Amino acid sequence: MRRSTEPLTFLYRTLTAEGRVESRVLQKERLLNPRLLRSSHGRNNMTEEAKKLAAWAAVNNHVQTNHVLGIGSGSTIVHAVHKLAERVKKENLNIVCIPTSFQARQLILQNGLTLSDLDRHPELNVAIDGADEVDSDLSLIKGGGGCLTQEKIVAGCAKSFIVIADYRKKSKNLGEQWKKGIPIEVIPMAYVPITKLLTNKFGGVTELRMAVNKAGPVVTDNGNFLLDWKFDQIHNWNEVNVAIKMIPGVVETGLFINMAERVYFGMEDGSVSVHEKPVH
Ligand SMILES: O=C(CO)[C@H](O)[C@H](O)COP(=O)(O)O
Repeated sequence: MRRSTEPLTFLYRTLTAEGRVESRVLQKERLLNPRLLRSSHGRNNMTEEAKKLAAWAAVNNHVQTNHVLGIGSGSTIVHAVHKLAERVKKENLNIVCIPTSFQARQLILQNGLTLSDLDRHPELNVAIDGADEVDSDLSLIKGGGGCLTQEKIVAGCAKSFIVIADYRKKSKNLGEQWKKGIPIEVIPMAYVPITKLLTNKFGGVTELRMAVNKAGPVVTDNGNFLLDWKFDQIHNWNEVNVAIKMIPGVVETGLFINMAERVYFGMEDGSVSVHEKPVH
């Protein structure tokens, strides 16, 4: 009997209505037993399982020995780090990890992986990270966890930026799924003028992100504030991203445009849907 916790997988490709090649990885167990598709453990477990499937597929497909690897932030990346630690141990891989946040740094250390930084390793082979929403162009909203600035820096230093997400993050247009707005990291003294400018120029509503178990605003790993811009219409995200970045006091936006090379979505039916950037 097979004891490994890793499912047997099959990969096949289909052509979508828009002419994109879409790959799917199916677990053998789930193909053979459709009852497993409807887990009795409820939706949370299904979402967690979907995150795990996406994370494992990305680590299995993109990580090799001697890689310098960017480690993203959030809950999905936890599964990737666990798989990475397992592979490093089993296959004796030589991997160096660059964190994108305090959380990522802790994850790397707690899992016995080798921690480094951009001073020593300014060029990465691959960065793996989660996302709050991914549209059909592979434009992303990131920063739900407030780590967008370091995440964008690390992703920008990587030859490949690979995104892992569960089925809830997949959309045609940004804003369909993620309703909390586009996170924008700002210098604290500038948050009021930036808030006004954003709303006057682009519409919608902009809110200062408040902490939950502390009075006052969320303070990022870089000592800044976060604004969440709830836009009220679809924009040209590339143009808007550049325009927001030009506002004095804006440190970074959670719009990741033309950065993701491939996205792995863990799906509700136990498959992994793989999307690559469409060629226009
Ligand atoms: O951008 C991020 C943090 O700044 C995360 O990658 C994003 O919020 C996704 O998190 P999760 O994997 O928990 O859904």
